[in-house]
Amino acid sequence: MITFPNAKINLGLNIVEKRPDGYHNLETVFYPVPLEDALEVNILHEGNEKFRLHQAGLEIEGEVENNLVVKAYKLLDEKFNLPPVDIHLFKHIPSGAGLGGGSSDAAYMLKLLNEKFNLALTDETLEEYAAKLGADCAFFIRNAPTYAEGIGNVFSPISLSLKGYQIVLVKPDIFVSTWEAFAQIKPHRQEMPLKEIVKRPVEKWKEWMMNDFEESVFPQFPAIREIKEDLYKQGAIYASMTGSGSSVFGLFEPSAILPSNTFGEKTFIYRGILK
Ligand SMILES: C[C@@](CO)(OP(=O)(O)O)[C@H](O)COP(=O)(O)OP(=O)(O)OC[C@H]1O[C@@H](n2ccc(N)nc2=O)[C@H](O)[C@@H]1O
Ligand SMILES: Nc1ncnc2c1ncn2[C@@H]1O[C@H](COP(=O)(O)OP(=O)(O)O)[C@@H](O)[C@H]1O
Repeated sequence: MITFPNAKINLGLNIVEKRPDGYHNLETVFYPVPLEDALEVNILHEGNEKFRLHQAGLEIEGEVENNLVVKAYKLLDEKFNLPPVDIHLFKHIPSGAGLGGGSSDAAYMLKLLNEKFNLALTDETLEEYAAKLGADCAFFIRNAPTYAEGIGNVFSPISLSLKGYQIVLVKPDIFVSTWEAFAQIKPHRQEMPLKEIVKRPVEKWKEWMMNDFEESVFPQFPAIREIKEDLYKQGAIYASMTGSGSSVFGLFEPSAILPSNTFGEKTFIYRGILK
């Protein structure tokens, strides 16, 4: 069985308070982006391991045991004693980029195992499992534009469609630690609630829709700010860093001619159309 975990962007990201458990409550809108990994799982008929992981495409640091697709398998295996599996993961989504790639792989692994082994788990149950694997994993279970609060796993519906808009995603060769990015944040509430901002035309978002991480990440990495400014110069109607970075996205009108520049070597660029 094969599935294609997609990335996400954050439309607005307000860190509103620090929680007793050290995490932060935030407000954001998650929006899926059709930049995808590939994940294939088959039953392992040889050897005595519970799983094998074959990985290709972009490099991921860390041990196999810490790969989020393995963590997702182990989470369900503990409860359902699953058959041994042979996992093939092709990474196309840059890791640690604010795009939720690892979180998406984990959530899609849960959905794939649920279907492959007829576990009959509901979306709500799958979201609970996903939240154990990462703060932005649960979003990928339903994988639809949604307003998120809490640590990023308390959802409420929004009527927002960017279908047809073009997106340019630029990920410079810069690593931003999510942990450090949160540690440097001064939590505060935005003047205008994000739920109100997203109801306005996209052309109006620039003056109101903020990613709070920009304030601490841009001074450390001016190159990320420059990418955002370049995207505006090249006609983006809205541009922002996504998540805790380092990726920056620009939204362009459906009819716009997208910029073709490369933003420097070792930079990952994706151009696509939102659904
Ligand atoms: C910042 C966000 C916004 O969408 O996106 P990314 O930058 O990862 O894409 C997410 O909240 C990231 O979620 P995720 O990447 O799953 O974070 P986790 O692995 O769960 O947590 C990494 C670290 O970030 C901090 N963290 C994460 C989420 C949160 N709501 N509060 C936090 O303080 C914690 O210090 C935690 O140890
Ligand atoms: N399948 C995976 N894909 C990407 N990163 C993974 C995966 N499994 C574990 N990781 C780890 O998760 C972190 C990146 O998670 P990811 O969701 O890609 O970050 P972000 O949400 O910032 O884009 C890195 O520390 C990486 O080593």
